[in-house]
Amino acid sequence: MKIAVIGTGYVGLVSGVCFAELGNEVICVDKLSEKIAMLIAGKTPIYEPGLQELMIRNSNAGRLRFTTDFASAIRESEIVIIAVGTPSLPNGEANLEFIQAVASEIGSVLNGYKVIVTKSTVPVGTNDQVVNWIREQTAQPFDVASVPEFLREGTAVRDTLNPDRIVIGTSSQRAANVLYELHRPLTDQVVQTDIRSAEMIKYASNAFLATKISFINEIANICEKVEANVEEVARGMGLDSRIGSSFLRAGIGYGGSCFPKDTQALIQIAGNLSYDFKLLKSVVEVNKLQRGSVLDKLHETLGNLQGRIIGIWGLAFKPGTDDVREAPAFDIIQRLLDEGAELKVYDPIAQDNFRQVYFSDETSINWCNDMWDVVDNSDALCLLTEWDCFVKADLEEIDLRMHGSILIDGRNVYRLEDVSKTGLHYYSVGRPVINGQLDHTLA
Ligand SMILES: NC(=O)C1=CN([C@@H]2O[C@H](COP(=O)(O)OP(=O)(O)OC[C@H]3O[C@@H](n4cnc5c(N)ncnc54)[C@H](O)[C@@H]3O)[C@@H](O)[C@H]2O)C=CC1
Ligand SMILES: O=C(O)[C@H]1O[C@H](OP(=O)(O)OP(=O)(O)OC[C@H]2O[C@@H](n3ccc(=O)[nH]c3=O)[C@H](O)[C@@H]2O)[C@H](O)[C@@H](O)[C@@H]1O
Repeated sequence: MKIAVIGTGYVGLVSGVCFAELGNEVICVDKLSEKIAMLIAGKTPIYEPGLQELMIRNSNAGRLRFTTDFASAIRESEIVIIAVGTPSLPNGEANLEFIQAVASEIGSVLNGYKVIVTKSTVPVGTNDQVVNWIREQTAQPFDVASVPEFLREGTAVRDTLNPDRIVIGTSSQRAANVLYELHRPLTDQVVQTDIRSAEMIKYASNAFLATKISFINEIANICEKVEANVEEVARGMGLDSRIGSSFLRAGIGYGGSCFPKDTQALIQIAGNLSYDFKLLKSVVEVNKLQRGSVLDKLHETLGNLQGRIIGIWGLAFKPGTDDVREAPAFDIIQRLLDEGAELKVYDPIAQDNFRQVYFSDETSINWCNDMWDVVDNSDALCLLTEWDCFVKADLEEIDLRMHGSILIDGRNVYRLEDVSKTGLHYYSVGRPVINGQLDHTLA
């Protein structure tokens, strides 16, 4: 099949590459000429494991091309996939300006029947508007379908090639048939439904996953007070097939380009219809507070943080990505700076992005070139992203090289029995403290 993908971000580029891998003829379009130049040169603008190799293989096979020439790409394709961003507006609603611009542009160049697929995450009812925005520009025939994307950054290629399900929302059986055909090699698990339900499935899925995370984080906070171990609790809960074991990892809260944005958007969608989504509001609130748990532990152990040297391992919102959108590390670092702490930080992949996006003018952060430079002479070390290099770090070496002995593990990566063999004072999330104690009377 001939496919045009509009937008070469985390979703568009991965989808384009994977559809080419399945044997389709794919042309990826972006309005940023530097991005397209880079892609033509065989370099991915984002870090995503396995993507670059797959991209080069399919480009060399002639199945994958990149262009800024929107009109030609649309005209030569049977399927057009919209994968541009839908970031939050200041009030939390999704900003649809990029979707609208693309829809109008598609309308202005349409040259015969095509299936227009919205993969971007959009509020319920948006695809009806997409139809209108296209229709305003053309009398050519077309159908619109909502096919939301469920990939995770860091495992995007694997998720795209092995999806749990594909959701096809459309009122046109002709479009549905084309899209069944396109996704047939990926899975038999296809949910065909109306457009609005498809749009809602995406928000409901992200909101539910975010709810699981905030739920287990609150359980973890209670575990700390009653001296239970949240990992044991999650293991015991997860074996119940009605609950499931995934997304029950306690930590410093969720970040990234989607859960924070999509939970806010769903609260807003409901609010616009006079529905107060109380549960989801609490999920968001709990997530915000959870980022403070690292600071609470630093205060309890070190007191005033003025002049203290705090080491930070990990800046990305999760391992396996260079994406720093809504990374918990930002809030934590900002608060540490406000309190006068001296910071040494390191991330194996996301450091340049993080620095550029959040702290390009900040002179008081020591951006280390090596994870062990962070440890040397620190009063406390905080692990914020569970990159493999940190997970595999030698605990004895941490203990030896630090000035202090406080290790705050925001992702519960170290085994308690391993830590207890060292002199480290170890604080994780919802698990027993090793060689120290927390004062639970403190707020
Ligand atoms: N990042 C993720 O893991 C996932 C994202 N989504 C959703 O997919 C959508 C895209 O997300 P990302 O890929 O992260 O966004 P992104 O911001 O990484 O990429 C969007 C791309 O679209 C391009 N673009 C914008 N307007 C354009 C136009 N008129 N013509 C051509 N290109 C244009 C931008 O230059 C950019 O390269 C969002 O709605 C997001 O919520 C859904 C599932 C997963
Ligand atoms: O709509 C989207 O963009 C995507 O959002 C998430 O994917 P992503 O944000 O890439 O990564 P996740 O693995 O879901 O992690 C999100 C955040 O939750 C945190 N998390 C995840 C799982 C967990 O058990 N605990 C936890 O704190 C991670 O550290 C991370 O900060 C969803 O998992 C995808 O299905 C969805 O397509």
